[in-house]
Amino acid sequence: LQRKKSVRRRNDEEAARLGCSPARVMPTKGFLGFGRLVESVKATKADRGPQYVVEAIDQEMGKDVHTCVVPIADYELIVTRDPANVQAMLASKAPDWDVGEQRNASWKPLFGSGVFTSRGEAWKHSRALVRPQFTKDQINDLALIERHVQQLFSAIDRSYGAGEKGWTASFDLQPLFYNMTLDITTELIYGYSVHSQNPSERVELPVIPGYEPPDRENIGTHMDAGKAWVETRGALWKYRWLLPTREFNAHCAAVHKYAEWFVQLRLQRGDKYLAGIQSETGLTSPGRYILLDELAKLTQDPVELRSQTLNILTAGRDTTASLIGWVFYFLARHQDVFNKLREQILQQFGPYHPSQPSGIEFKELRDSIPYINSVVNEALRMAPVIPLNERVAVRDTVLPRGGGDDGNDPMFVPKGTQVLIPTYAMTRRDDIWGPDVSQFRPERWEENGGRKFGFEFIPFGGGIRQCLGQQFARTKTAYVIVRLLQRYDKIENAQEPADAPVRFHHTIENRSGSGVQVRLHEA
Ligand code: HEM
Repeated sequence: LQRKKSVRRRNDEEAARLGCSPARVMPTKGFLGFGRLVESVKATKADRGPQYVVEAIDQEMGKDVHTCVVPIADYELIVTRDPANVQAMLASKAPDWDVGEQRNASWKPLFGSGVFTSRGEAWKHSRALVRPQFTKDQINDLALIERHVQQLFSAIDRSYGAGEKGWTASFDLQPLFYNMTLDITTELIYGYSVHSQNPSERVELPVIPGYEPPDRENIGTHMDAGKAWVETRGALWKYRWLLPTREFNAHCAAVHKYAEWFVQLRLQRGDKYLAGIQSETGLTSPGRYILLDELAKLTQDPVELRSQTLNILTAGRDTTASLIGWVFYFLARHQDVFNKLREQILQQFGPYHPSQPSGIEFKELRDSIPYINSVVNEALRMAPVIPLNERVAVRDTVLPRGGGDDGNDPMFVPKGTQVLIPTYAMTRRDDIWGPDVSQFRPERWEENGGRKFGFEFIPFGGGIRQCLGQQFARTKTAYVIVRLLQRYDKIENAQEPADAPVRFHHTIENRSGSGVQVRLHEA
């Protein structure tokens, strides 16, 4: 108690010296102050974690409060939905901040130490290693994406077929998108797709003495289950030791073994890795890009190669599948947007021909139909794939706003304080987005000469740790939209009841908790 008092006194003095005013504090709740933690874990389990944050601030503090201190048991968090504070943490005062130790501690057992899960100098090293990979044009390999979109079409035809009058049966598109992005990302990273959409496409793999072949059948399941544990471990933060670890450890081991096998193959084959893949898969496109192969030109450390590729695998697969899922979730509920988008797509790229190559070029895809971007941005605004981010102060620092009775003064943040950045809550502020904030309306992105992104809209993060895969994710998403809308001319929301509230199922990324239930009509 004595120590706590003297720390508080010292912080108050420092705050006054720096011209800061005290921030508003959310009342404590529940037994020993654990109430908020329990409520937030419960809300996450009920698929309403992002909404809970908005409700807690609005109800406990008021709609005009955008930054406050939240006491939980024996520690305090700051929550801020103020873009000025977010800009300071991610960009202008970024050296004062880092990702929290709990992100590392919760995620590392599954993915290892990589660009996502490291801090300080280790992060700088990782970022310098992987960043150049994302500036290469080959990463936007549309031929690779097209092959897997064709597998998606086959999977839809096989299971839900074109039935009466060209309509498919009702089905959930979301798991099919997760399979598709798993197939695309494993091929892009390791050279061999797991072909979860069509296991008969799997090629026989070479034998590596001492290594079991990778479990292509179950890698997606291990990743999903491991991530659910990571999420709970993160939410419990320093109380995560309360959780049992056996099951989590088994998923981690399976995920590591999967990646290790490819790393071994690359290390043994050296610069003949690509040629080996080409002869085994029969895919011989010139200048083919495989992330593991490129990284292995820079480091031969097997643990580093395993961890960096797993970091990108998780970043690349699930986030993009979630985004594509949300786009179709909203299109199924907004036929007018679907029709407008489809008309522009047909004008630019023509109708779908199953026997002809798509003929779509990367630059044309990126630039020719701004409305695709508006639809994607609006889906990201309504349902941010990463609805909650965080940072920790690595030294005493100041946030520009949040102090004083009106929250307009600077506020002092002592070293070690964790700050939650609820990106969903920022895209729910009607003072920023207008009274129609809760409506899906892509046109808002085109009004007044086009809306510019600020720190109130950071679906891909911002500042020094901004997402490296943004362009790739947007390309993949746009491509899938174009191909599906070329092939299908109508979409119907098949969820029952049709107006059920949106559910945010949060396992690091945030997917629809009720899936994307649709019927599609073939053009
Ligand atoms: C819709 C898709 C995606 C979304 C919404 C998304 C979102 C994000 C966000 C919010 C961050 C910042 C995390 C932070 O501030 O701590 C981030 C970082 C990152 N993303 Fe993405 N991402 C997506 C797709 C991808 C893809 C496809 C890849 C790679 C293939 C990728 C690779 C990365 C990497 C490597 C980082 C770490 C950057 C760093 O810490 O230096 N992302 N992403």
